[in-house]
Amino acid sequence: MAKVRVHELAKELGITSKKLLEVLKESGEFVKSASSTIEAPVVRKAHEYIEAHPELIEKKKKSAKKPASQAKAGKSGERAVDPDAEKADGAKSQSPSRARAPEGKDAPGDGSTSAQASPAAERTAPRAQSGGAPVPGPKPGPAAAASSSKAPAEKTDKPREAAGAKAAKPAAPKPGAPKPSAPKPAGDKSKAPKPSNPKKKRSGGGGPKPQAPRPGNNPFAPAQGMPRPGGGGPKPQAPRPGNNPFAPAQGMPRPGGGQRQQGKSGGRSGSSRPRSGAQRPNPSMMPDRSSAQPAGRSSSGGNRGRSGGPGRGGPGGPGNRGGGFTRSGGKSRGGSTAGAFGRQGGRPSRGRKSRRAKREEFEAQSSPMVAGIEVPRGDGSTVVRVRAGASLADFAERIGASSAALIAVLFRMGEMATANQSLDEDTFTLLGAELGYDVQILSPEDEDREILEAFDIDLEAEDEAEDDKDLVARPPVVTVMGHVDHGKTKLLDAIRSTHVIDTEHGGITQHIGAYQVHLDYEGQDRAITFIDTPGHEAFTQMRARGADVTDIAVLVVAADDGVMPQTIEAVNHAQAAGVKIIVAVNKIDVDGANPEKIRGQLTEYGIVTEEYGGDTMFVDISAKLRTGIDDLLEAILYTADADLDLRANPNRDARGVAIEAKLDQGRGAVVTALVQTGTLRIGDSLVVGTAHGRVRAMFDDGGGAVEEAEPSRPVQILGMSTVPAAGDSFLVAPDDRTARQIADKREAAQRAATLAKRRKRISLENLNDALKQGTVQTLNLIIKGDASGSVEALESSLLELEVGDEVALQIIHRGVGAITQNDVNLATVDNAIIIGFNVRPAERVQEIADREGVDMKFYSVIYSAIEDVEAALKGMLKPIFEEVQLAAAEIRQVFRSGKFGNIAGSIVRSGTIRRGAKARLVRDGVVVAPDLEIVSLRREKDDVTEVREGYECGITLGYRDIREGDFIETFEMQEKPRD
Ligand SMILES: Nc1nc2c(ncn2[C@@H]2O[C@H](COP(=O)(O)OP(=O)(O)OP(=O)(O)O)[C@@H](O)[C@H]2O)c(=O)[nH]1
Repeated sequence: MAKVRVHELAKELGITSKKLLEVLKESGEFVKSASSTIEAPVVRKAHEYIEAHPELIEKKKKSAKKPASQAKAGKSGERAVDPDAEKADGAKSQSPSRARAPEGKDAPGDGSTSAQASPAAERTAPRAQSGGAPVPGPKPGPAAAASSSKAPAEKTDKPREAAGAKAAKPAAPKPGAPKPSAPKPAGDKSKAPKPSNPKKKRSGGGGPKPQAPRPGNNPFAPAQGMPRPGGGGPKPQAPRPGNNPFAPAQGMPRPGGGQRQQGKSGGRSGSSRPRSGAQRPNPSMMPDRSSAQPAGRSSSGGNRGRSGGPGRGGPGGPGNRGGGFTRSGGKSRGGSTAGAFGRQGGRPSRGRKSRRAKREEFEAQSSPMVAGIEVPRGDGSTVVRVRAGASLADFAERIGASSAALIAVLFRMGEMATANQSLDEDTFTLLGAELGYDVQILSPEDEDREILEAFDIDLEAEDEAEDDKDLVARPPVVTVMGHVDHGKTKLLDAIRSTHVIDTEHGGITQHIGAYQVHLDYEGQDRAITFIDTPGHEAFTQMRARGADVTDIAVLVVAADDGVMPQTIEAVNHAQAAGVKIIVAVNKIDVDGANPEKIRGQLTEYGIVTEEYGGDTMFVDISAKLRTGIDDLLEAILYTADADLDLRANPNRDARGVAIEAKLDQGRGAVVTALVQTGTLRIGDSLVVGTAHGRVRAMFDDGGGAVEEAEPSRPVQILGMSTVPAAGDSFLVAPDDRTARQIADKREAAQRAATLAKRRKRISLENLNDALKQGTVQTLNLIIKGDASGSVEALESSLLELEVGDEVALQIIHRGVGAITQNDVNLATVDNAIIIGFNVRPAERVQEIADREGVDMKFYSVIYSAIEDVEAALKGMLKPIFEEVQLAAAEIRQVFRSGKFGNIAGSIVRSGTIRRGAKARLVRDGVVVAPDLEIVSLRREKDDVTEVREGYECGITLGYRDIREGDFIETFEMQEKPRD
């Protein structure tokens, strides 16, 4: 309604469309054709122009009647207008629109068209009746537009009268927006009962009225557009000049559209125009649209719907208006303008808004609404990388969502999680799939890289930026591998004893995990670093931690034994790591040794000796007799020089790997570090895995103090805060604070990863939940017992359990003896529960199980074990009484006493032993007496009630078969609330 087509206005004015087009062009408006729409200000301008050119008025007068008479039903108002105009205007040829106003007053007498008589009624009526009046339907658009266009005309009329054409523009008084409009209608034509008209107009926009505080709320109200603009619009938007469509600069150019569009965004607006244009040519669409809009704001609504449609789809129908406008433009821009000024003002601004708004709305549309909160969605291939054990909050941060929204999404998916709870990979994957993200869990290396990047440390970039001329040769690092008993240890000893300068510091050689030997090679003093832990287990363990420290692998094969399984494993590991292999054919001193056979056998595995045309050096040695050792060392140096480029820059901060680490009483954490690049110095701020500190002192394997450690140099370091793990990499940080922060971050990451693992593990207590969730179909058990008979009995009893079809019970491993780390590893991999029958975990195994989240259950009665497993399977587990270990004491000596029986002279290793506590006797990891009691407890000669860790004491258990080395464990049963 805000817009009028040129030909319609022409009719209204009583001139030809062509003329009007010319007129418009003359006044600086670029209008394409007679069917183009023009905005209210332009209409107003046209009116003014025509008034200023009476010669046109004549024509108009003639034709004015026609249009009036031709006016269609919906325009009946116009018809009434014209006559009125004629009468009222008399000399002055008022535009029909203007005439209408008076008409309104006069018209009452019109009778038949009383409702239409007033312009307000004209606007309201068609709208209100839009449903009923068939014809008005299509017309309301133009008609209403015309009417609204008249509105400005009305205003301009007054200015016109007062000051001529230009006054119309000032009428827009941007600043006093509210006033300008008020005075005008009131002042100007107060003569006429216009006051009522405006009111009607407003009442026409009755809907919006309640929303008065927000003039921009009802962009569809045609009445709102013009009448309010003067009033409502400026109010809220006074500070924004762009809000005033009447401002000459904005008002005119905008409506013309062409100017702005052509100038600024011709392409865009051009494209938007055609769109609306495309609809316009199809009049049949107009009624539809209007009829679809009950409020009678059909046309504008229709337009809005068109342009705003996509964006509003999401929020939903009723929210359309509000959604469309409040969200995209409500606050800052066009939206409010559009609302305030209706179509005229709104149009162009809508065009402006649509760029951003459309995008926002589109994004909003693709956002699932969860619990009223939007969650940004990915396109299905958007990759989001999170670290292992990341929390929902971390993920939310990555995708720019709120944690609460993600909790809601997860909840809908049937998963409960808190914002800071670590989630496992599966949960992230599911959540990602739901939201359109490809969630990738960072590998530990990537994660560490990210942590370091946060401190501006990029190791790869540093290495790449290394200048060739800064690199100097470094000694090769060698690992000795081979089959059991083929002589690895013997060889390492032989090399060390023959080449380590152990007298240099007068110290005693000690095992620190690596050592360096020196030899004279081709006239030069050359060093070779040996990793002191033989076997490929250590090698692979280090590799698993990302520490590829080895340059050359010495493969020891006993000449009297030949290639064995672990020989092949070692070959595979070395080859997988891309490490150069040198074969040491050992034990050539033994009768029947056949070195040639080894050469032949190894060819099958791609290890071909140089003698056969291959590239692998074979050296025959006897570690026992220490023969061939020098040849082997020379072979190592030869290979290093010929095949490897072993260089590093010693003039930079040190980086390397922790080969070994331990806690030394008195010295604290002792770390054997192998420097890979740079030079490590005393006083350096160091971070090793999750440990940090300042290098307080350094020693070599001979016990001598070291001030500086260059590349390939293994040294023992003192000064770290905690004990890192073997294979952890180390680096020198710029300062202590950074070192500590890196260590803290790594620790947090590790903790989160551990928690995530735990969350995933199954325990008997949460088995039922897991079954319900379908995350487990098979209950995997590992049974360890004190005797094969009890293990078999328990296994067969458990397998006889009726568990129904929901779950299968599988004993994945059973064995006799203490629960070992291997058992825990297996349970970790296969998500199994460990059942210990009269056995306890070996040293540190409980700790590992806790860390890995592996559930271990201990029983001394087969029936209890069966009952628990059955109850778990049936989801009937009652609140559990969990056994909690209180203390452990090692029996150092057994005293025979006729009076007290056998007294265990013990030292308390952990906890506090209390008299009367329940106890069990453990021998070599096996419970030999499960149900005992601390009958008496003595310190020296005194009876005491408790003895703490580290103290010696005498314990009687009322059990005779106690031996040195046995452990007395005290425990109690504590009720554990069910999760
Ligand atoms: N005759 C002879 N015996 C050797 C030689 N090298 C090692 N042995 C013996 O072989 C046995 C095993 O030697 P180790 O050095 O312990 O072998 P290993 O490969 O380290 O063994 P694991 O540590 O069990 O893997 C010892 O009894 C050594 O004395 C050798 O060159 N000649």
